[in-house]
Amino acid sequence: MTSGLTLQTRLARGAFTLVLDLTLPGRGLTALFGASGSGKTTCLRVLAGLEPTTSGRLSVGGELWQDSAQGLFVPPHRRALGYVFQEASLFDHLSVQDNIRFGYRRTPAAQRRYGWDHGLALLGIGHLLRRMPHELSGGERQRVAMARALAASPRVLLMDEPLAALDAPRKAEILPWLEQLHQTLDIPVVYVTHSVDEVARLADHVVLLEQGRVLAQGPVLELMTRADLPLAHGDSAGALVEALTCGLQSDSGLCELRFDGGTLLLPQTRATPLPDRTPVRVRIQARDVSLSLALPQQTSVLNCLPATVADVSEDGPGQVLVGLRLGLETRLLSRISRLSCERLGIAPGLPVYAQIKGVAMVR
Ligand SMILES: Nc1ncnc2c1ncn2[C@@H]1O[C@H](COP(=O)(O)OP(=O)(O)OP(=O)(O)O)[C@@H](O)[C@H]1O
Repeated sequence: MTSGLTLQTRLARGAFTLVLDLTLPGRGLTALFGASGSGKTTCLRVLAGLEPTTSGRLSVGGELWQDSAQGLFVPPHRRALGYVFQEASLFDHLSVQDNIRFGYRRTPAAQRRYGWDHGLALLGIGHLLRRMPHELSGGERQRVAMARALAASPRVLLMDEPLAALDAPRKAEILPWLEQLHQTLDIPVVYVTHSVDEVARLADHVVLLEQGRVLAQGPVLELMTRADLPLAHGDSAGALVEALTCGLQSDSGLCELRFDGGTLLLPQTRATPLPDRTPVRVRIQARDVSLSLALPQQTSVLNCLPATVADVSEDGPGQVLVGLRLGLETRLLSRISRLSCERLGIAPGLPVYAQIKGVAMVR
């Protein structure tokens, strides 16, 4: 039995059948990603024990919650889990503090792994304790709902599109807290989303669902650039690169990042520069990468890196998606016109230069 989460299950509901075989790491955020109706919420409901007709086996943090072969089914109220919904469902008549303490009190003392206040600093809500729910913004309500879920010492945290009901400024406000939360917790976080931006920023692991089936599961860096999967297509497609900071070029205001495929320069956007050798994740969108057969000499593009073409696939009318390999492990995507692809003779194995027009630090 692993310390992570394993689920093998089958559920039939009219014309819809969900068949899952998942192995999720014991910590970090797993994004459940897929089109509307692919079964994401149903998967969370299965984990929470809200679909009692499912057959299969579920183990979380070394505890068996379901095993049809033995007739075992732990009911929802006895599963140590936190569930955060799209709309924060706080008790309106209780203060923030009492809402959070509610989560703590409903957990038997022997199962408590954290104090009731464990989530306060992680979510930056210590100053809100005396407020009533109607005195909170949408983003603050969601952070309180997360702190209440954590106060119950869950073995797994389930989140169903927790940002979907928030406007862009509220989303931007809550994202850094979410990032810090799942990087600190020693439990799996299963996070349903439709947003490639949220996957790029938050996910460590991804499960792609399609019509109730697992299309693919694995580390986010790998799945983002697989041309056979939906994450690599569409306007937001792109690669994620994990790099280390290595100093600020103070005269140019640029920050240098090193990764196994070379060095990237990007404008210093933070008020305080990150210390040297800080791990960061950057996103390079396919539409921001163009290709050249020779090292461009006179160009305003700062980042031109040698690469090898790995694969070429169709990507909509008149366009192709080129998969590139840089260094040993890094993969980038470039979206170019089919005409340019033919003119340059782009084919697997060809050495090229990737001109990268946009690099965004996402974490
Ligand atoms: N209570 C229900 N009774 C019958 N069918 C349902 C019920 N809830 C969902 N379904 C069906 O089950 C399938 C999976 O739904 P689910 O809500 O899990 O998808 P989803 O990927 O979370 O979708 P969305 O992104 O739109 O929330 C869909 O075909 C849906 O119509």
